[in-house]
Amino acid sequence: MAELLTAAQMRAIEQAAIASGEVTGLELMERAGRGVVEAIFEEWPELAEERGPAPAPPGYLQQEEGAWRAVVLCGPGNNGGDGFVVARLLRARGWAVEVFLYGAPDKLPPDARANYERCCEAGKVQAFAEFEPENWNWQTGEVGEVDLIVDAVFGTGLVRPVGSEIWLHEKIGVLTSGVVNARRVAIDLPSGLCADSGKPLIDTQDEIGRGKLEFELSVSFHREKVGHRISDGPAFCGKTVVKSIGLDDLPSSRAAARELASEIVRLTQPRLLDKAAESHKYTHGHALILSGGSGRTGAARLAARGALRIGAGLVTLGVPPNAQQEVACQITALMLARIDGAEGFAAVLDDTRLNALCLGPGMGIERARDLVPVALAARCATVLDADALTAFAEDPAELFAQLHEACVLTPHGGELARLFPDIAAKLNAPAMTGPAYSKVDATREAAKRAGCVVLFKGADTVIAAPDGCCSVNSAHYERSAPWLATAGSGDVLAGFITGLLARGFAPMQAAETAAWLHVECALEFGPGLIAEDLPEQLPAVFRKLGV
Ligand SMILES: NC(=O)C1=CN([C@@H]2O[C@H](COP(=O)(O)OP(=O)(O)OC[C@H]3O[C@@H](n4cnc5c(N)ncnc54)[C@H](OP(=O)(O)O)[C@@H]3O)[C@@H](O)[C@H]2O)[C@@H](O)CC1
Ligand SMILES: Nc1ncnc2c1ncn2[C@@H]1O[C@H](COP(=O)(O)OP(=O)(O)O)[C@@H](O)[C@H]1O
Ligand SMILES: [K+]
Repeated sequence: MAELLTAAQMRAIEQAAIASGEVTGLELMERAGRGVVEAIFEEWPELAEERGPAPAPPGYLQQEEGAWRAVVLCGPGNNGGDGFVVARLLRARGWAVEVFLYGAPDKLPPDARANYERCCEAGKVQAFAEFEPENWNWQTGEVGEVDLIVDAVFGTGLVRPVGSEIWLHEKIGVLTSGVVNARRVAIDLPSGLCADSGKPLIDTQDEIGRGKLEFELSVSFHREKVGHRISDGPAFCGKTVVKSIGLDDLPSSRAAARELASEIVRLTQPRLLDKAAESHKYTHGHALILSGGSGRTGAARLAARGALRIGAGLVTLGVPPNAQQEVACQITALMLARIDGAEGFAAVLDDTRLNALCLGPGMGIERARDLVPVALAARCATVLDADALTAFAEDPAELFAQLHEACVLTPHGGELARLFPDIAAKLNAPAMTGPAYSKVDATREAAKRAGCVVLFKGADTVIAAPDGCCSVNSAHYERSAPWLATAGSGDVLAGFITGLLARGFAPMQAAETAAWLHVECALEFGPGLIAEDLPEQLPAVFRKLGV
């Protein structure tokens, strides 16, 4: 189970280990630095090749001929401490390393201070103010090319926006502006990225400045942080590698993690369920998906196809009279029921074999306002998406009063803002202090208020239950699936969830498994994907998973 930690959780786990005496902070820092060097060589094996040794201090990059060259930028906390370890280890391998410190050496915390001193033994550490890449003439080779830039300015301790006195993004931008072919690695997190929210905490919202803070590799410790997976985190981190610093081997840190267990966010894991050989179609439930009127039935048909492919025993489309013909000539394995107004719908729901409902895709606001209360009164497992959410924009409390714990809401950002305007306002406000309010915070708060599971869509889909249980279905890094951003893919997701609810999955499991499979289907198909393709990938995805 891949856990994602907040800065405070990581600190609690580390502190428990240090306080127990099972390990020292200095040992952890050494392992962290070693882990970074290891990850650098794994990512760029060419850098591990031997080159000529660096000259003795005060030799600088411009006097270097053969050695690999690195610039290490260290900050005033323990992230800087990791940077000093990396600088020392690279120097020991014959690298020419320029080290710059932001802050005063005598103010460094003890472990970072110890590593600053060790680093100074093998070469110079300069003040950050002297780090002026814009004045270096890279093109003429006066300074020489830099092979590697190591960002160790801020990690999980970032508490306020990075100020203009640092302009780290500008400086790194200059270093990486195409003249210099440097590889960029961030220790723990790119400096300026909030570990909890994945939002940039820099005192400029200027896109150019933000863009320059992008790294190719981020090396984190023990576990990924939530910010590596949500919001701008993945784009800034480039690729995230996690290195062990031995905390899993220590009873003290394992105990601390157990205490935090209920609060810890996970990467979404699917629950895979085999169809039992002796079952019949009703064993796998009967889903009812409500469609909109004539000319607007495509979204519900996509959802229905998704529900069927994911394994619901039966799927019925509930269509208004004016769309009956249109739908009838489009569907084969699906069934059709005429559902007009609230009364007719209530009568259909008397069939207790219907055990999962989906309302919203293409439904129309008016029809949704009529039929959602009927669906919710039936106390059946129900997915509310699209128009079924927007229909309550004027009075979200009216919807919340009717929701129950077998419901799943699947808003995208706009729909979330309509139902939870205060939550959206907090989420969308510029981040001014760390830890900043995150998509995880927003989804948990929404789920608590709604009293049911909320799946908040995006490349970083966050799924939360009212009890705080939460996971991130991250379509990033090796699971990046930008083709999912195609019209109708959300409708298919609603259908997937409905199908799993029909199969008897609990709401949280249904939402998590559906979201995970949704990305798998996109990955299976690849570029060129349209929403119709998604359900059709499920057989291949299931085959690969062995179900
Ligand atoms: N603990 C351990 O054993 C291990 C920790 N490890 C490493 O430590 C990192 C966490 O270290 P950390 O807690 O010292 O925080 P860090 O990110 O270095 O920054 C704190 C400093 O920055 C300052 N500061 C903050 N915001 C600022 C701003 N906007 N502008 C200017 N200054 C600002 C802040 O100042 P203050 O708020 O105190 O005034 C403080 O001085 C973690 O990411 C990992 O890399 C690993 O070695 C494994 C073992
Ligand atoms: N860049 C992306 N990477 C991965 N998944 C994405 C991306 N953008 C959107 N998605 C997913 O695509 C779906 C879009 O749903 P939605 O916004 O409701 O659109 P629609 O109404 O057109 O179906 C959601 O499941 C969302 O998580
Ligand atoms: K950093």
